[in-house]
Order: sequence, then C-alpha cells, then structure tokens
Amino acid sequence: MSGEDMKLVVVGAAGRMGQTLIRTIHAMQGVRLFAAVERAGSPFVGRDAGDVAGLGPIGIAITDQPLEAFVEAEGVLDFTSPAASVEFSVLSAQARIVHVIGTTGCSAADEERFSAAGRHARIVKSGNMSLGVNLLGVLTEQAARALGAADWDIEILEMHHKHKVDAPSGTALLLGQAAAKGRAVDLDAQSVRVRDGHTGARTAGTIGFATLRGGSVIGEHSVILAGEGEQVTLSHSATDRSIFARGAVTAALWARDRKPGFYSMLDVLGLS
Ligand SMILES: NC(=O)C1=CN([C@@H]2O[C@H](COP(=O)(O)OP(=O)(O)OC[C@H]3O[C@@H](n4cnc5c(N)ncnc54)[C@H](OP(=O)(O)O)[C@@H]3O)[C@@H](O)[C@H]2O)C=CC1
Ligand SMILES: O=C(O)C1=N[C@H](C(=O)O)C[C@H](O)C1
Repeated sequence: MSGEDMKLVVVGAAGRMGQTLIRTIHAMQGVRLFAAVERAGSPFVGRDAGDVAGLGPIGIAITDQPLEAFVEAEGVLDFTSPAASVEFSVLSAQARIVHVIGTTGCSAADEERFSAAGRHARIVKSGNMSLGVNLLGVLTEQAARALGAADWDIEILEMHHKHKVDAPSGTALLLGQAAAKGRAVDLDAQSVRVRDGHTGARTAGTIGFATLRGGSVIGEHSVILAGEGEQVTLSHSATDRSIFARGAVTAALWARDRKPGFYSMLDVLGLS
C-alpha cells in the first residue's frame, strides 16, 4: 500500500459529475487531482479545472490529451459517454492504471470492451457508485427471492433531471439485474421496458421499468413489489451528486493495489 496521495485524472471534467469529482477529490484524504480532461475542441480546454468546478484556481489546466495524463497518473475517474469511456478504457489499459467508470447507457459490446481492458487495467464499473443504491440492490435481490413471481409483480420506477440522455437509468438496470438474480431469471428475457397502447394484461414474472424526466432531479429510484392486497416499496433518493463522487474515489483507492480485472461497486463495498 502506497503512502503517497493517489494521483487521479478526471475525464469529462467540465460536466456535472466532472465538476463534482474535482470538488470531492479536493476535499478527500489520500487522493489528489493530477489532471483534468475534456474533448478536443471543448471551450473548457485550457481553463483552470478548479475555476470550472467552483473552487477557484488550483493550477491545473484542462487538457485534451488524455494519454499524456494517464501514463503519469494512477487512476482515472470517468463519467462521460459510452463512446468516450470505451476509448478511455483502451488508454487506461495501455497505461495499466485504475479506471473507475460511472458512465451509463453502455451497450453489451461496450461492456465486452471494458472487460477486455480489464486484462491490463483495474476497472471498476457501476451504474451507481453510492453506498445507498448498492445496499438497495442487495435488499432488492433478497425481496425478489422471498416474494415469488407467481404472486408478486416487480416494477422499477426512476426519475432524473431533464438533461439525462439514457433510459432506463443505469441504476434502474442495476436494480433490475438484482431482482432478476433474486428470481434466478434472465433480465433481458423478462424485462418490459416500454408500455403504450393496448398492451394486454401484465405477464406474470416480468420486471417492468418506468422512466420519468424533468427539472433538476439528481436521482430517484423505487422498486415496487406489488402483491394481492399489499405492496412493498424499496427506494433511494439522491439529494447531492457527491455521493457518486465519493463512491468513485473510494473505488479508485480500493482498486489501487488490486490485480488487473473488471470489478463492481459490490466488490468495493464488500457486498458481493
Ligand atoms: N454511476 C454513477 O454513480 C453515476 C453515473 N452518471 C453517469 O455519468 C455520465 C455523465 O453524467 P453527467 O456528468 O451528468 O453528464 P454531463 O453531460 O454533464 O458530463 C459529461 C462530460 O463528459 C464530456 N465528454 C464527453 N465525451 C468526452 C471525451 N471524448 N473526452 C473528454 N470529455 C468528454 C462532456 O463534454 P461535452 O459536453 O463537450 O460532450 C461533458 O463535459 C452519464 O452517463 C450519467 O448517467 C452520473 C451520475 C452518477
Ligand atoms: O445521469 C445521472 O444524473 C445519473 N445517472 C446514473 C444512472 O443512470 O442511474 C446514476 C444517478 O442516478 C444519476
């Protein structure tokens, strides 16, 4: 275990999560911001990362040269877009460093690329980096196992801010996977992602998703288990993005001394 502060790069530094990560690194022990990256052509390139994050100047100019930053750093915190995260995973494998990926909306092909990068990098990826949601996942799996599919219907409801581009949220899918695991079924085969028009009655055993978007909502998730004459609702409300940023930094510190691999927040939190 190194006694030095872990040198971290934030990619997507000017985004909602990028700025939160910069403030969180500034406030946490054991880590320091080494570089901040935005895409080539971004108006934020060349600006002071601390200024952009609302901290005031910290002497780190946002760069559009990720590899130069990665080879000198120990970890990357990445909340960007699926295409960007795939590119960054190739670079983090080249640099053989820690890569924490919070990006959602990734395809199965993207996941294969991350897994391949995990042969050289230490990748931690999760649709939600908060302790609360990962605990909710464990509770969802237990509830789904205990309440049988013949009598209990599972619906997952989420709401996020109006800027969010993917649906269902990564968290909703994480919770759906947990419910499917509890029921020992394949989520892809059982999920109902959209309902519209004359849908017919609900098929027993399916796991339904409903998506709401509006305003500045950071993240609201509920897992509803609906039975005859009673309902169990498990839910989580995010009121501050720092919960995701603290989780991401914790994941980077956890992965620092691990072997290359593809890990989840459940591994980091000891909930797997
Ligand atoms: N797992 C978790 O706990 C959480 C996950 N998320 C996920 O994180 C992602 C980002 O969310 P959010 O911060 O709200 O989104 P934003 O759009 O605010 O931020 C994304 C940032 O990444 C930048 N970016 C995109 N492509 C590149 C690239 N190739 N190189 C460098 N920078 C790039 C964007 O720049 P530009 O605007 O120029 O495209 C933007 O600044 C989403 O997928 C979201 O769902 C969010 C919160 C928690
Ligand atoms: O885009 C967001 O904001 C969030 N995205 C993640 C998701 O898709 O679940 C996590 C969190 O809910 C915020």
